[in-house]
Amino acid sequence: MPLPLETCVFQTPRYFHHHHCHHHLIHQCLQPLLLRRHYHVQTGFSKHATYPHPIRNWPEAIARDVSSLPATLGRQINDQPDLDLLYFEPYIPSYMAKDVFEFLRAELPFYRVEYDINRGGIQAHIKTPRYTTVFGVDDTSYFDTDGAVVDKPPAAGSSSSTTKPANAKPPRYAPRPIPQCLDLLRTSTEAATGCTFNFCLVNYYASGADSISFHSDDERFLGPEPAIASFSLGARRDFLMKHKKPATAAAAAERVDAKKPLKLPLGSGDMILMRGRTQSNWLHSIPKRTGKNQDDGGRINITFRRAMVKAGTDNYYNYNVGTGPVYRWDAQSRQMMLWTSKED
Ligand SMILES: O=C(O)CCC(=O)C(=O)O
Ligand SMILES: [Fe+2]
Repeated sequence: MPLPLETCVFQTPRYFHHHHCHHHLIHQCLQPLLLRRHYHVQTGFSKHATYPHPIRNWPEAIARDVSSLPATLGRQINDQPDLDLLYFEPYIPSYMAKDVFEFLRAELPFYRVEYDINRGGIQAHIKTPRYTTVFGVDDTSYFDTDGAVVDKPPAAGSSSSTTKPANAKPPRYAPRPIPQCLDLLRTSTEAATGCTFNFCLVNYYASGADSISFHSDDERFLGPEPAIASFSLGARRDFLMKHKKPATAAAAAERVDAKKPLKLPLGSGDMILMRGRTQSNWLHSIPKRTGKNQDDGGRINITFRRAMVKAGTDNYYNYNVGTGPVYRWDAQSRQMMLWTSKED
């Protein structure tokens, strides 16, 4: 019989179906009450029909430490036009960052997404140059206590309270709830930034050969001036930022000093909040690394975002999960390996 949520030291979303084996129950009876609560809440796995496999919850010690973050106050970086960053250096202190990195790399399902695009009439097949995964659902829906996706009632007086959009496409992907190990970090990040997040995207750069090219996260489904919190774990990698090209020559003349590119060598545990006019005016990238730094090792990036409409959910699952096979970290060979369920 699960304890009521309000007695939990760390709130665990109710969609987690706790698995109690007999051995655990006997063990729990011998524990003092407080310990028993800890034990109940912080052991086991996050489970959901959409997950390829259960995802382990934080060990108790890490869960407690995560709830005490951030380790430092954010430093504002806004000395360039349209730039508004809050840099936590670090958010997760180094004594924790290593464990957090190893844990997430070992526990999360990853994908290597491929897709076709049409660039000015030219068809191209894109192989995403990194491992990705995503959890969350846009603001129009939530997960109920059974883990089912439920539409929120439309706001009173909104146009959608009387009519459903005629062009509403059926969803292509079943959204996945954010597992406990990432949701504790989401909650901490919301408290540290005052922002709200309903999506968690994860990138794994296996080596210096993995990268993300210059882009901005300015999709319409994020709404105007989106805030995106971006965590780094593992190998240090350069995060490059450059101002978008001015639309006209007049605008260019006005902004002679506006294009100075920025290089932030992000270390393990760092978090950078991008907000305000940043996404609409700046591009960012993690370039490939060659030479002696190429084999520095893997890096995990976690971004928390808030998608406003259903189109955002489909877009994020399409480009970060897709329809291909699952990869998992193999501790023996120390690399991502194709993974298939043993029940298949
Ligand atoms: O890995 C990073 O730090 C950046 C990731 C990123 O820009 C993205 O996922 O949109
Ligand atoms: Fe990005």
